[in-house]
Amino acid sequence: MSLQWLQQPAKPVDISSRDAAAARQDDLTKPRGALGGLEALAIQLAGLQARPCPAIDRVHITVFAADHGIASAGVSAYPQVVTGEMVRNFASGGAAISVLARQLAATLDVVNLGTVNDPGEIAGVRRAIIAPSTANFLDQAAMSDDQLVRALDEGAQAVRRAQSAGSELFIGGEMGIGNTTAATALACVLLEAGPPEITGAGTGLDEEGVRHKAEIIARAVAFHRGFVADPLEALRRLGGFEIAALVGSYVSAAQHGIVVLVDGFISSVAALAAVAINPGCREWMLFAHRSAERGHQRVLDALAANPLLDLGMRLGEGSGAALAVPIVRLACALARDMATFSQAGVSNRD
Ligand SMILES: O=C(O)c1ccc[n+]([C@@H]2O[C@H](COP(=O)([O-])O)[C@@H](O)[C@H]2O)c1
Ligand SMILES: Cc1cc2nc[nH]c2cc1C
Repeated sequence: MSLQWLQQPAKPVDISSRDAAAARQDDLTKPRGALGGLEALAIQLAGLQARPCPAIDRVHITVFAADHGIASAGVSAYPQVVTGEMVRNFASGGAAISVLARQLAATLDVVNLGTVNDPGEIAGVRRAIIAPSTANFLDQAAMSDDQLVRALDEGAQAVRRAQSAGSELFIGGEMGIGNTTAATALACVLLEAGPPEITGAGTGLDEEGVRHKAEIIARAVAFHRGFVADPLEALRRLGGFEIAALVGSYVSAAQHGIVVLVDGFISSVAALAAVAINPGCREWMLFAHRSAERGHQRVLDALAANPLLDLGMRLGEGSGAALAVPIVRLACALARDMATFSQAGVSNRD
């Protein structure tokens, strides 16, 4: 396995379908631009799907779960055993994303990349254990080269499963106690930002907890400084297995022409890394929501992303992205089914 595939270009956008969709928006029975972001969404999707009237019928969700060595630094409000316990909950249908996937009639795929509290073989969970957790990146790299390659490849494999299921939209979800610390450390080096600026409460730290977490991140960033100019190396040193799998899935989805709906803070940091590695994949990303996690806005700004929802969510699992699917579907229905001025006999402006 090598990493050369990451550099393959993203599928190009179909400009004529995009232009046709934009012209159609101006011909529909509404004041020009009155559907705001829904118009931009339908136009972007038309270019990506190479058809003037796009549609999102089938949605595939993959939740990548993994544990983090940095959790031993006391950076989460919850114990590490929760990651493995939640893997079981995803499969048995009781997690938020399980409920949302059922409501959307989406296919839900769960990948266990390595949990300290290993739930073992479970029906409906892909067992792809890389290690029980990443290493504690305070004084060593989170992953070896080989572990990074395998995690990225798991993301690409998830996209292949989405493609086999005939999906038009891919949602990557994540679960991993401690992963906001990894994502924040990675964001700090990708954005050249200071930890206090973007460190947030994660699962619910108090003010003192957030201060401690920012200090831990600052120590880790200082240790790895000088080795993180390359985004892949930054991902290897400071990321997590599930974050790397998300990166692999985003790059692969863009290469295979599958639209991605990016979830919250951790997923957006993975998107930032994916774009740093392969800039062409930015075009294939839609952004679902603004998370309550402190650093999310900064990451969204760096991606020039304007998310669809702002509900104060901070759950992860792909849940915010799942919530945005009906909006994406409705934007497509409006573009397809609204009457034009001439069809409806409504007077257009000059
Ligand atoms: O998606 C988000 O914006 C988000 C924000 C805060 C926390 N989370 C979830 O909470 C877990 C990480 O929180 P923590 O405090 O353990 O780093 C992980 O399982 C994430 O899915 C997710
Ligand atoms: C219970 C629980 C569920 C989660 N889902 C994603 N992150 C999570 C963190 C916790 C603690």
